[in-house]
Amino acid sequence: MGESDSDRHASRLARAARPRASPSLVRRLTTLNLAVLVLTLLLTVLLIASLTWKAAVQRQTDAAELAAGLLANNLASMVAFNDLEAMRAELAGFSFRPDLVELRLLAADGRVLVEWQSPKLQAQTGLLSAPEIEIRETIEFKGEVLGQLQLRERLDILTRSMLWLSLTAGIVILLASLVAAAASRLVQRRALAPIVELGRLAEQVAAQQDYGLRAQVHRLDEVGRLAQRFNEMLARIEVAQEQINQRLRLEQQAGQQFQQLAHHDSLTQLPNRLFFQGAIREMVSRAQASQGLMGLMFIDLDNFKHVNDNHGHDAGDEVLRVVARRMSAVLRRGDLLCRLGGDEFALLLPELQHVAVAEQMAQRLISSVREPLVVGGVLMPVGATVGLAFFPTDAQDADGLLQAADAAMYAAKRAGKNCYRRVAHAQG
Ligand SMILES: Nc1nc2c(ncn2[C@@H]2O[C@H](COP(=O)(O)OP(=O)(O)OP(=O)(O)O)[C@@H](O)[C@H]2O)c(=O)[nH]1
Repeated sequence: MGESDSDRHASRLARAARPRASPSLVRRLTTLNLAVLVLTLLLTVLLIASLTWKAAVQRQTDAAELAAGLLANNLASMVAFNDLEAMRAELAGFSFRPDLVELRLLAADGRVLVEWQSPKLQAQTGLLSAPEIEIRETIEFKGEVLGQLQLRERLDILTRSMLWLSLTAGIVILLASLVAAAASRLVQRRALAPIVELGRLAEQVAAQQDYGLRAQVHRLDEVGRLAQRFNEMLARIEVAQEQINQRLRLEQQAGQQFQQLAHHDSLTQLPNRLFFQGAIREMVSRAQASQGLMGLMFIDLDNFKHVNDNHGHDAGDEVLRVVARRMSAVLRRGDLLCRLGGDEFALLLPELQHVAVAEQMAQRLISSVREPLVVGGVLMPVGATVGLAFFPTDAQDADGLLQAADAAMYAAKRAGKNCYRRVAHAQG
């Protein structure tokens, strides 16, 4: 349970570390700016429109009140004398007001004396029904209240004007937004160009691991300073990288030198016993894989102790060097001659066609060592005894092959030195 919780936590962290792809900075800023601009324009237009509407409605209400007051004044005497015809004529004469929809004259007891209705009272004004204002004016004659005048107006003209105004404002806002979008995109692209350039450079550095790249510093503003710091960081990484590379090169060289020292015999410049042990295993597995034949010669110099004892250690060293050169001269390409130590050598013979090839080589090698060898004007009486063994015919593995060649060499020594023997003849 606890483990699954920590797994979930780790995957949440991984998701947080891996940002999702999002639209470019230029597009995001342009969209944001445009949204702010459109919102501001809309709010401004809405504010102006509502204030204008309020003022216009107030103005029309004032005018209607004034007109109703005048009409009530004119009607007062007609109501006093109950002259219905004159009242109707007066009302009809007043119907010039364009938004007027109804005039009603009531007696003091609430009875309707006369009324006038505009034909557009029933007509619809469109999808939106226009708001109405209603004025009530008391009719008085010589201080006595005779009735009431009711006037109703529908704000058709004002509503239409406001609708036109809103439509025009909408079109202006749309056009302004389009122009602003294009301009803002242009400005932002120019303003953000150095950041975009810096981002591309960072991606290039990450992809190519090339810390020699540098950002261009156009201006010394915030972005310019960021580019400068970025360049300084790249320079420091470049220096550190170079130091690491140099250290690696030195370590590689030291390693190679160490390998050379560890695997080579400094006297004869031949590979040493350590190298031989790896090489014989490798060659045996290769022969095993290719089902081929390979051979091993175990070589021990004859009478070497005599050289050392009678002519000195230096003369012995020189004999070892000369013998190594002579034996190297009879090798085929791919053969490997190693000095195992003292006066012992081993020769690995990969990819043999036949054992006879190795036997001929053993004979040539013995003859080359047997050639007169003079050190310090003195003839050195050295020779070579060789033990021969083959894989897979004489042994199953590298150790077995080495033992077989060693045994063959001792058999050759017993047979009188300066000759070779094959393991099959070891007992004989
Ligand atoms: N000069 C010199 N002598 C060495 C070196 N390493 C070992 N020896 C000597 O080599 C000699 C090897 O002796 P052996 O192989 O037993 O003597 P050998 O006379 O060759 O005997 P056989 O093999 O029976 O002929 C010893 O005297 C060692 O001291 C070396 O690096 N330089």
